[in-house]
Order: sequence, then C-alpha cells, then structure tokens
Amino acid sequence: MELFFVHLPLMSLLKHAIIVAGGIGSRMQASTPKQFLLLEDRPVLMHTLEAFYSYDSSITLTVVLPKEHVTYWQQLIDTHRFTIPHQITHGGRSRFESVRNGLSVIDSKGLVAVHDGARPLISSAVIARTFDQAEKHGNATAAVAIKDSLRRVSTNQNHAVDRSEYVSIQTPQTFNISLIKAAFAHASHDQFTDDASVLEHYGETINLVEGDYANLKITTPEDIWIAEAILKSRKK
Ligand SMILES: Nc1ccn([C@@H]2O[C@H](COP(=O)(O)OP(=O)(O)OP(=O)(O)O)[C@@H](O)[C@H]2O)c(=O)n1
Ligand SMILES: C[C@](O)(CO)[C@H](O)COP(=O)(O)O
Repeated sequence: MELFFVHLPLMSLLKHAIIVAGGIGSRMQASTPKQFLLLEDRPVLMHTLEAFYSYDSSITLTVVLPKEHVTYWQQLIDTHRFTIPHQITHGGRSRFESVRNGLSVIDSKGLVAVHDGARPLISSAVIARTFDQAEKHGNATAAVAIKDSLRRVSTNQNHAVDRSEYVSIQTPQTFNISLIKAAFAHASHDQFTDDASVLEHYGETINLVEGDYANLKITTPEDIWIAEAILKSRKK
C-alpha cells in the first residue's frame, strides 16, 4: 500500500505590536512629549506606526499613550488624516508599567513585538528578523555592536572595559505572548529598562538578532536632526 503525505504550509503565528509612547520625554526638554514632535511632516509616533504597518498590514497595533495626551493624539490623527488602525491604552509611571498595560489588552496567542514609539526609523528587515527568530526561539531582541570605547565609572575612578563584551540594545523585542505575559506577572519590581530584562529575570535566555544603527531612539534634541537626515537620505 502506498502512503501519501500532504504537506500543509506552516501556519504563521498571529502578530501583534505594542508601541510604547507613554513617556514624557524629559531629556528632550520640549513642551510636548517627543513622540508627538514633528519629524519632517508628521509626528514621530506616526512614522513608527507606519513602519510596522508597512512591514505587515495585518499586524494588530496597540499604542500606549499618557492618559492626558489621548485627546491630543486624536486631534493629531485628524490633522494628519492618519488612517492606520490601532487600539489605544494608557501608560504607567514606568516603561515597565506601560508595557504591562499594553500586554493586558492583548488577549490572543501568538507573537508580540514591543517597540519604543520613540524609534521611528525602524526598518521592515529588523522587524521581520525579530518575528522570525521569536517564532523559532520564543524571544528575539534587536542589538548592535558598540562603536565607541567604553569605560566603567565609579565615584573617583574610571577604567577601560572591553567593548566586545557588550552590545547596545534596541527595540523591537519580540516574544511569544504567553511567555512575556508570564514574565511580567512574575516580575518583582518595575525598574527594568527593557523587556528582554524582564524575561531574563524570569529565567529565560535572551536571543539577540542584528539591529540597525539607523534605528535610533529619539531622546535628546539633536536626535531629531539626525533622524530627519536619515529620512532624507532614504528618499534619494
Ligand atoms: N512611563 C513610560 C516611560 C517611557 N515609555 C516609552 O518608552 C520608550 C523609551 O523610553 P524613553 O526614551 O526613556 O522615553 P521617555 O521616558 O519619554 O523619555 P525620558 O526618559 O527622557 O523622560 C518611549 O517611546 C517612551 O514613550 C512609556 O511608554 N511609558
Ligand atoms: C528599551 C530601550 O530602548 C532599549 O535600548 C531602552 O532600554 C529604553 O531606555 P530608556 O531609559 O527608557 O530610554
């Protein structure tokens, strides 16, 4: 008797992204939180959402905003005729709390990319890399090699350290949803500066993938000029 095997295509897991934009941007020293500042013709946060939507228009987008800026964001949506679908939830006092709030409104299984709203230049290639690797390993975090020399500083001294032992961590940080929710539920404090650290604290090994130097985090005023220069160079 002959047996026939039907090869079904592997079903891809459902994709979500939480875009955290719940901070106040104190280091930018602007009157409006940096995620709403104009980068060329539209707010930083719109560039970020467009990047995820152009990676995959079927992705579910959750935006975390400071509660007191939700109305302002809705006005910006009208002004800029912004049509990318997304749900909104409120931020917390720390980035950790904002991500946790974002996770709490996602009730399906699959993969979730957590990304800083303040990283508007993220490429489809880096987003894809984190989703592909998270599908295989349960988590994937974008990282780049350090370009500067590094020194460890203490009160009265400083010492050179070997920079090849370090990488600079970016977002997206992409996870199996059940796993990252369990890690956030288990966390004993809210001072984690990123989500991979929350998962590591839960006992998992972090899987690094190649990020992109252009995926800068808008943090201080000159970052806006640099981001605009990068956008301009992409149009050439
Ligand atoms: N309570 C917070 C703090 C930060 N973030 C978001 O996390 C990302 C990275 O944080 P950071 O660059 O530090 O933003 P801010 O906290 O806004 O900036 P600052 O530290 O200069 O005040 C940003 O997109 C920011 O909006 C957030 O959603 N909720
Ligand atoms: C998540 C992050 O962007 C990875 O580099 C970074 O840790 C955020 O840190 P911040 O102090 O909130 O800017």
